[in-house]
Amino acid sequence: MSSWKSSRRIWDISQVLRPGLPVWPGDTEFAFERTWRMDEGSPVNVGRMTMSTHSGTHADAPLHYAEDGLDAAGMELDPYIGTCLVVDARGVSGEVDVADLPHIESVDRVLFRTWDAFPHEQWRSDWLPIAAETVEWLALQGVKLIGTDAPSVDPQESKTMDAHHAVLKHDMRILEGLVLDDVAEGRYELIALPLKVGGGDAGLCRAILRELLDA
Ligand SMILES: N[C@@H](CC(=O)c1ccccc1NC=O)C(=O)O
Ligand SMILES: [Zn+2]
Ligand SMILES: [Zn+2]
Repeated sequence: MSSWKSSRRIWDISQVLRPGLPVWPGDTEFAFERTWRMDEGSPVNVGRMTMSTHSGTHADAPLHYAEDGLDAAGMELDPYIGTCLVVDARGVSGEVDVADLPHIESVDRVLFRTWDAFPHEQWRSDWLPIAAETVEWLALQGVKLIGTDAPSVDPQESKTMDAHHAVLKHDMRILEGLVLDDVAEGRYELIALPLKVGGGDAGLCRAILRELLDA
């Protein structure tokens, strides 16, 4: 007997893309509309979406922060699949510093939970950024992907994008806008494949965590 229910628990850590989705101030609003409708005699329903490349849960491509960086279609997928450590950074103030990190060993990917409750309904500018030194330190430990439930690893008002540039220096990858409300600190399998957008500076993701058998 086959069943769609996996024996390992899955956490869907993606935002729902829908009209009204909070977006970076000034960026393109998410819009969805039906272009063909069954209730108007079409044999099928078909929709159209307009959105920023940084809508909801997404992976930044290096092209976002480097003029000659890889685009979303050119990125290798390895960083986006594999074991990760979810770090509960609630209670940290200012920015996530090295001193705020738990023991990191044999970890390829680190995801930071910073919100008590993810702000699904409004844009909040007061997120907890990741210090560039923390990115550097994680890179030296072998970490190749950093994720956050915030809209950016840098502060909203940053013009220097220090954390993004530390990521660039070490050829790491970034996930942003994860929803980690229901996820306890610990190790999981991450699967978050960015859409293959040619020339894209980011790729929208359906991101999930899966229970590890040996967690
Ligand atoms: N830093 C954000 C995105 C970002 O910077 C941004 C996204 C949309 C519109 C404008 C942005 N930055 C503008 O100054 C990110 O890391 O993806
Ligand atoms: Zn982004
Ligand atoms: Zn970013």
